[in-house]
Amino acid sequence: MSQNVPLFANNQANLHSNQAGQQANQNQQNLGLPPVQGTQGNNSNSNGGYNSNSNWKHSPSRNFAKNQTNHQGGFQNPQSHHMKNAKGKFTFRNGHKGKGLRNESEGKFALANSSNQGKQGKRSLSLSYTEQEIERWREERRKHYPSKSNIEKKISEKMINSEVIEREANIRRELPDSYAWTTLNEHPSLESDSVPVVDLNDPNSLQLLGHACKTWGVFQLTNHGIPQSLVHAMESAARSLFSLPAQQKLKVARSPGQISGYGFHLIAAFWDKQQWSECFTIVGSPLEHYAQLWPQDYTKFCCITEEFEREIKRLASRLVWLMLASLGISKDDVEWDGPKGDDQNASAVFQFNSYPSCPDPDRTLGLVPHTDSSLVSIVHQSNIDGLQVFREGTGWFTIQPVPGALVINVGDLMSILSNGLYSSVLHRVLVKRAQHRISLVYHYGPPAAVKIAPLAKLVGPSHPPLYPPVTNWNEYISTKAKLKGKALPSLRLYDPLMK
Ligand SMILES: O=C(O)CCC(=O)C(=O)O
Ligand SMILES: [Fe+2]
Repeated sequence: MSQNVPLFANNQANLHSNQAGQQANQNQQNLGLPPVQGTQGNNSNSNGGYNSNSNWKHSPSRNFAKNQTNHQGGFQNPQSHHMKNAKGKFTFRNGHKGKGLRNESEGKFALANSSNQGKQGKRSLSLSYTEQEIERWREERRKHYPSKSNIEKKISEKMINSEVIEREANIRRELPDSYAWTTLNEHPSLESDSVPVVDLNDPNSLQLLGHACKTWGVFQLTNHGIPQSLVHAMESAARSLFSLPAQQKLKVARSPGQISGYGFHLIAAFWDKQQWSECFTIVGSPLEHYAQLWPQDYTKFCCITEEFEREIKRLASRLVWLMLASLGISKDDVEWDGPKGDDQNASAVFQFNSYPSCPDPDRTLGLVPHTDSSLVSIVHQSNIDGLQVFREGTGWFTIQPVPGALVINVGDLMSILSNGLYSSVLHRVLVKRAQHRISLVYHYGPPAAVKIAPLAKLVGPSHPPLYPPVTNWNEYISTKAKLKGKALPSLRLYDPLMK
């Protein structure tokens, strides 16, 4: 299976079908599924104990339309019509099933009925429903009527489902060769607590943060201001997503050329070997995908995601400015800062990662070594370790989860902006035999159309530019894809060690 495709155009997604009709065809091929978790059913009711009295629980998703423009940046936004379409679709479907979306669907039908019935008692169908509604109802009935062809279709869908499930079960019993990485132990793994921890309430946080970025390119952040209940609710939503049956997840499989959706991690495209993970990516609004994943509960998950993204975006922006401030850079030195320094147009990619338990964790990787393409990436790694960072000359350091802390990675674009004073951190993820690890990763970048170059203040005769300008984030990502993930070192204009 070739994965030699640009980043964010993962061809794994080609092998994931959205339609039952295509599935029969796929069935002949290697389905290319990640080792998906959770054929045992939907636990979509879990909400991580998030407090039903908190404001954000009740905040309607009205901001999503606005958020879409905020988040989509230069990325294609496959969900620009979410609100409208999803409503239309589900209004109808739920109206007939009599569940979900009460206010929208039932409201509509109830209105027609109550006004007519109130005045005239029992009315014929044609008077209570519009022609269009009756036609739609007929259409639904035609689709579900147990005709010979419908029954055959259902049987073949069931067979496909059971093949997917069986394939999953096999993968879970024995690691297929396609997942075995021989490079896994090239460098030692070290158990250590030396990865810096920065407390944002510490009066010296700016210096500590700057030092951590210079020496490690990564740190754990405490007192970051994102409520723990919200983080847990978001983690719980991700867990719920990954524990949906495989066929349900495949309904939102990433389409060719798209970023959003379910599939392998976006970096999988760089390698021929598989990684022991599955991933769900959000750019813009997740509404349409959520509505397919959780037809009954999607508004709840939308609210959690919307609130979480709002908080984490604010934190990411703050971190970028703190990182730059610790190099003596102010907002006035950065051209792409918004008029109020509010980063309204910043781009972001939000990812849920899942690393299911693995029969042979010592021979495979959840994620291969990579640097993030962002300015800064924020990782919530729950309480299960697995994330490791690389130190030249030493080896792989495990980032031991600190309760309540978030992991902050310096990304490639920050390396460019800082003219190499900060280096993006090389990291990877190991998997567990008996634990299912989930992580939430927020990749934060500049507005989509913005050129990224070493900041003028950080360039001088003794510090010539280490990198050429990058036209924009998208272009950088394409370059990275072409160079199989090795973009940053190959962009260097000279070797900093030979300076
Ligand atoms: O799962 C993790 O801890 C890190 C994931 C990661 O590095 C990524 O998604 O880029
Ligand atoms: Fe990463």
